[in-house]
Amino acid sequence: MLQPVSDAGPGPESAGRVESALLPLELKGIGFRHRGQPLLQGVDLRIGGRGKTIVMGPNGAGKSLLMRICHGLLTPTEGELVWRGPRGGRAEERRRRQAMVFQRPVMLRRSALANVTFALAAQGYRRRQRRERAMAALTRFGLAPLARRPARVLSGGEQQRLALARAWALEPEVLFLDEPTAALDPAATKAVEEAVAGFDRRGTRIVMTTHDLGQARRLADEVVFICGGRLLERTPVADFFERPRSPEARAFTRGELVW
Ligand SMILES: Nc1ncnc2c1ncn2[C@@H]1O[C@H](COP(=O)(O)OP(=O)(O)OP(=O)(O)O)[C@@H](O)[C@H]1O
Repeated sequence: MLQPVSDAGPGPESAGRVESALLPLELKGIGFRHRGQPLLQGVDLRIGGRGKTIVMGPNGAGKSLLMRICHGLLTPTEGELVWRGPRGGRAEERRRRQAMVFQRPVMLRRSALANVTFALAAQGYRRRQRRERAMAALTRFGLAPLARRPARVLSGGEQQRLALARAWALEPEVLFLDEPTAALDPAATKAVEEAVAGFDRRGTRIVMTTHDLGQARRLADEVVFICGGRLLERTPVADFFERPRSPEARAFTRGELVW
């Protein structure tokens, strides 16, 4: 369970983010080809301000590709991706101020605590600060009793909470989550959803993929719908479910679109 503590985080930046350093993020004509095959094409998208964007679409639509391109893990083969905020031009700042949570958490062969302090060390935090910050984040996510346990022996749900705690400690301006609850049971899913809401309250911009329509309704402010490598619509969440514009999104929300 998440701890009923303030979402005001451990650091001075945390009482609601006032200024963006990186945002807005602008994608212009983004495409990704593999062996000549277009897997993403002509994606134009501007992500600014606050809120939670949920990226939806059928299997193989290109959602994960888009998330990895946004996070900087993959270089697009076409188009331009620009962080337009005042510090968005610096690679070091782009690396430091955004985080990503994957469907299967990526954990180092170290304790839960060391997984968080390692990430903080990589971002230049001093040893003393690291421990305090890491313990505060583990406590926030109900993981303090497991701090010394090897991260890789934690259950799937615990590892996902640890991935979120690690991101929480870093206080990212933007958090990308790629199907973070796909492998989790309902209780662990609820914990992740509460965590996402907590990040949002703290001012972190959320961009997340999910296949769970109920989860999208609960969490999204807006939906970006991708199908066949193209961005077909971007709609406030209520409109997406009540009045999807594209025939593909209509079929998808009815559970009829397989790919
Ligand atoms: N690095 C890569 N190189 C080449 N092809 C890739 C790469 N990553 C993904 N693909 C291919 O791109 C297509 C889109 O994959 P992606 O993982 O983005 O889909 P998705 O919308 O996230 O699907 P799912 O809902 O099934 O997770 C797939 O056909 C996949 O095989």
